[in-house]
Amino acid sequence: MISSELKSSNGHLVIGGVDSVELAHEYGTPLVVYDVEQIRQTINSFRASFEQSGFKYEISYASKAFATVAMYQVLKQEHLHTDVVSGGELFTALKAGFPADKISFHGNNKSLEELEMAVDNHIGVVIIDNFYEIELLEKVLNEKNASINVMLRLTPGISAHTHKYDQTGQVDSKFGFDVESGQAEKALQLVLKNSNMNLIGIHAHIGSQIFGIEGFTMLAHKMVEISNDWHQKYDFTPQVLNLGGGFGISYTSEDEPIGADVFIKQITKVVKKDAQKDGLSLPEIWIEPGRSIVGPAGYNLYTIGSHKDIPNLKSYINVDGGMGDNIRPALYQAKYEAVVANKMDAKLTQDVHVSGKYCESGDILIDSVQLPDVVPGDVLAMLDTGAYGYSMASNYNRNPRPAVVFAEGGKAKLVVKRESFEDLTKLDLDYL
Ligand SMILES: Cc1ncc(COP(=O)(O)O)c(C=O)c1O
Ligand SMILES: N[C@@H](CCCC[NH3+])C(=O)O
Repeated sequence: MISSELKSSNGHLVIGGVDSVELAHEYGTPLVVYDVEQIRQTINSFRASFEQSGFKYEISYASKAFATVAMYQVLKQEHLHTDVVSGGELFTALKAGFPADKISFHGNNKSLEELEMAVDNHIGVVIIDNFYEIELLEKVLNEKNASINVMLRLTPGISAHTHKYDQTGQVDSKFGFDVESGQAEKALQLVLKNSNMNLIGIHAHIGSQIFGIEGFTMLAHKMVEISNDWHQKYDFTPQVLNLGGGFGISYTSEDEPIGADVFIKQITKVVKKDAQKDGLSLPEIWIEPGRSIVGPAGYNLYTIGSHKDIPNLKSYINVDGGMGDNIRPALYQAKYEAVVANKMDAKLTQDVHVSGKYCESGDILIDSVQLPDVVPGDVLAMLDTGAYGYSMASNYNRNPRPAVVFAEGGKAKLVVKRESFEDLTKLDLDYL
């Protein structure tokens, strides 16, 4: 969101103490830039909210939001936990030197090879999603004569108020064991019987980009209710309640997210009250924020090129990236705001559509944004693009994926190289 906190010097947007226009010129565009100090500050503010609660806690960054070697290294430095959802994310985390015992492995269809990789690398916890996975994991553990910590992912039957594609906790979700129909209890029985699986807790994630507090309140009540039920029936009390991620962020002035501190306060208040009422010892609380950690810290820089004015109808300003580096507007009708990074002090004179260079009419990055007069070569900065932008990037139209730069304390470092045309063909093989 455009806020007064955006820093500018000489009329240029400054990110992490570095002139973004110089970054665009040095590294080329499209370019993804992160303000690393902002990432650290967000992590620290989450931590501070938990510290006040008196709970043991773990902040497990959801790597799907943005997973690269450099990102895992920052997380390691900040002593965070992380969750991965694929062999690729796990490989990247391990390659970055991220401690295996601080990794949770998620996913609704983990392969045998992925589970083997998790066990071989002694990762912290496998978050089991379904019955087939219990069988597969059992097979892997038996073959390797190994054991591992597990949690059960539950579908609590809570519909979060967010885009349909971003809901994950409702009864008909593809993720997790359904609580209502008894699937979750059946899974519990199976796992408790298995001496190689050390069940440390239960997990639920109701969705992403959530603004309301109700869903999290219901979830906190539900998780303690389940804990109490299982305590009574099976003498099993989850040591960890993992309440997932989903804290919404502000992309435009229309968005009014509740601060993560409010979410954390509410979750801990409900869990404490309910656990005390039921005579349960206080569990550890884990959360899995992705978007709220990296979203506001990321910027996509583009060079403005051609434009098209349709008299009395609309004006398009075209940039040198688009749905290949940020699929969210096309996929979820996500809204963003933007500024012209080299004209921060210029008067806003026009309302335009920012369109990408991809061969799709739906490749519109921003449907309506106020900009100053622009010319080819100006640098457009799209704001709050740090989550699910680069991580969902593609090579559609055989466009190389952008480079990524980390900026902090006035210094910039290239942390992901721009793909080259040669990279694009490196997996292709001749047929004739
Ligand atoms: C299991 C799980 N945890 C955490 C997250 C992170 O969500 P967010 O980026 O909205 O915080 C997701 C994504 O929706 C998820 O599926
Ligand atoms: N990719 C989604 C959020 C993640 C959903 C994961 N369960 C988005 O960009 O909004």
